[in-house]
Amino acid sequence: MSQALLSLHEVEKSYFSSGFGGKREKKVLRGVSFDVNKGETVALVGESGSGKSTTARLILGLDKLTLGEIWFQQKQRSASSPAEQLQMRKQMQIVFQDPIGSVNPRMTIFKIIAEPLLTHGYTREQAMDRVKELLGLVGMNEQDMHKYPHQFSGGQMQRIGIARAIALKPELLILDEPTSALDVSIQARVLKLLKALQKELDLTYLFITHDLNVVQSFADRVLVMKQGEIVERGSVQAIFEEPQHLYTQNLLEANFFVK
Ligand SMILES: Nc1ncnc2c1ncn2[C@@H]1O[C@H](COP(=O)(O)OP(=O)(O)OP(=O)(O)O)[C@@H](O)[C@H]1O
Repeated sequence: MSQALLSLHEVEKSYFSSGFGGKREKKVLRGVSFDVNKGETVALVGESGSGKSTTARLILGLDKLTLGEIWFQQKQRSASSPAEQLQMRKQMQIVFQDPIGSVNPRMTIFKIIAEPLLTHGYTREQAMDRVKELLGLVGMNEQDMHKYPHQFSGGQMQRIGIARAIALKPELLILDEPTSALDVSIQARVLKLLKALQKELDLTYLFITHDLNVVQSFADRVLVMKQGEIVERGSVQAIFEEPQHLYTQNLLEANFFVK
């Protein structure tokens, strides 16, 4: 058994739809295996539709895998008891791409950040103290907790999304395109905050993106996904200096021209 924080072994995912010819299978992930060690930042890179978000959903337990195994903190996801599943869910959180669209606009910032705390047994007073602390950690003001999402910019809302994601002191954060909806100058500030938090809170990141430029300064290792398979993997340096797979070379070129 691997000692990694997160381990995927030969993970397969199919979706089934019924049509005239009977049940049709769409294989979305095939033979996906990788480890993420504690404290690392691993980037999962690939074009739209390559299977990155599906991988994230399986890791979080939001969807069931078809074949294979997912291990987290040396426990197999599917074999865990409900109590262990709840504990796992506490230990792994996600930051979404669209910080405004992913929250209820009628909730105050306090409610948005405190929701996971209240679900996991914090009293309102304890949650209030923790929310103040979290707002400080992400560079926001305590008083912001009384405001509503529309009063903040995309970058500020992403800070709030990060505060919510780290509220329960998780081990692993899945960052699903956390900066793609933001202006380039704001992107850099959010990434800097994520780096600082990683150090301060000893976090492990699985960073999902199609943007290789972001990966270069942010990740330690890269997994390149194409049509549901990992086609290349390596250190950031290896992937950028000597990409082996044509798909990776094309991704690098596409990013170069976008730049
Ligand atoms: N519930 C579903 N039913 C059927 N097919 C699905 C379902 N969810 C995802 N897919 C398909 O799985 C494939 C992978 O999708 P996924 O969202 O994981 O890719 P992605 O790499 O995250 O793309 P993006 O960057 O656009 O989010 C796509 O072909 C998608 O259409």
